[in-house]
Amino acid sequence: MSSEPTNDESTELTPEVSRRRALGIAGLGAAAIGGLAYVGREAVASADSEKASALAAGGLAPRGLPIAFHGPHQAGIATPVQDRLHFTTFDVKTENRGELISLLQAWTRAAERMCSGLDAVEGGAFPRIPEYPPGDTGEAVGLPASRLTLTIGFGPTLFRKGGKDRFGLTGRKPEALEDLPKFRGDTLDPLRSGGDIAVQACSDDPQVAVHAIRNLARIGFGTVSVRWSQLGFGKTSSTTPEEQTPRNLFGFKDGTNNPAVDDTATLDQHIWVGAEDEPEWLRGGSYLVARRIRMLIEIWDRTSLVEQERIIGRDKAEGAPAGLRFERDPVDPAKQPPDSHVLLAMPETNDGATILRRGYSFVDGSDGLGRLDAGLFFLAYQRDPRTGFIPVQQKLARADVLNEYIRHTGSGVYACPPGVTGPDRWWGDTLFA
Ligand SMILES: C=CC1=C(C)c2cc3[nH]c(cc4nc(cc5[nH]c(cc1n2)c(C)c5CCC(=O)O)C(CCC(=O)O)=C4C)c(C)c3C=C
Ligand SMILES: [Fe+2]
Repeated sequence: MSSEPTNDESTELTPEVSRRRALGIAGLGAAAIGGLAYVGREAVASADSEKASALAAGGLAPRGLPIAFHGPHQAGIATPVQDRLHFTTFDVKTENRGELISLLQAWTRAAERMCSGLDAVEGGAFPRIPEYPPGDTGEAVGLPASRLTLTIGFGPTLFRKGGKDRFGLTGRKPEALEDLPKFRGDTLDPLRSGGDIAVQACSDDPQVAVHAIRNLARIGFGTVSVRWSQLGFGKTSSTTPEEQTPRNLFGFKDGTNNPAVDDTATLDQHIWVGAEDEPEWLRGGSYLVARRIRMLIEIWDRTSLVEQERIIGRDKAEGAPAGLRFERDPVDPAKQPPDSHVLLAMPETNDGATILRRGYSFVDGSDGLGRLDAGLFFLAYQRDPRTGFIPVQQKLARADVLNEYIRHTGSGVYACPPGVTGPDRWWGDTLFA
């Protein structure tokens, strides 16, 4: 294993840790130097560590600095939520298991590099032989790592598609990894659903997130093709309660009652696939549910403030639960309107079902009918979707008044393997072992 810190440590960001991490980056860069572009990105990353140290001293997760790629769990789940998202799913085009494995290995090496603020591959954007196409597309040259995380997940169709065992993986499919049931009111677009492999790229710089996905797609050319993709801005959930809670496009604070990165007891009980869970290859991993949810903001904007607050179950200014004063006051079910979103979704009314939300707002232009195609790209991690997202959404789909203002238009479920623990390991190696 490398001497880099793992992403398990990345939540405790002291100036000392920041310095250690900066040294780790410098070491990796020096070993990999083969083109000018490395020097450029590396230098920016190191300079940024100064700024990061100052921020860390103030107790905030440093921006610009890398979030460690290696660790027992993948980064991008229980790590601080960045500002921007580029989520993409891929369909695997090859039928050859060896080619799929080679791709996952190449992707892992590229992901390690990009999350450290380096180009995707050695040789980078400016290869020594200019007659060759560059190995990196170049748009992130000069940009710091910007807390880039890349998180991979495998969809049910990777294991079996059209009754066919494609890569000898059918017997390895987790029982919990089934297509989500159709929920009441679903208006899903098949072109925005499913996918054999999903990659969630999060970063504080949209260009860094887009660069990462683009370069993975480029490396995968001929082996995988992009199925669907979603850009997101403005995180709608936080995993760091010491930071200001972000607001969604309905104007409400979102993510108040989300598990925090340092709440290891909750994460172990509800988010990570546990040491006794099956299948063994997924232990330390998690399940991701993605839902593209259109928000009918024009209708919402004509709804009174009182009604908006009644629907959510929290007040809009402070974010306090109904009948209470402060955002962090524990929700009192007795004071909640009987059909409020919060009352219907909270663990206490769902047999303890707890999910880690990591969603983003989106505006994908307009719909041709004078309305913005805007919404919330809902991402939620959990130990098992059968006891996490599915029962909560079944209840919300039946009773949530919020349904008058939202439409679910895209969907996917993915098994996210454990983290890559060192430079000799790769994304999904436990699945193919
Ligand atoms: C099935 C899970 C959920 C979906 C889908 C969902 C969509 C959705 N939510 C909001 C806005 C808010 N949600 C809030 C809380 C909240 N939501 C869920 C689950 C889903 N939301 C949970 C588990 C919780 C936490 C409940 C609790 O424990 O108190 C809030 C309140 C602030 C907060 O705690 O995060 C808001 C606001 C929208 C707009 C939306 C679809 C577009
Ligand atoms: Fe919600």
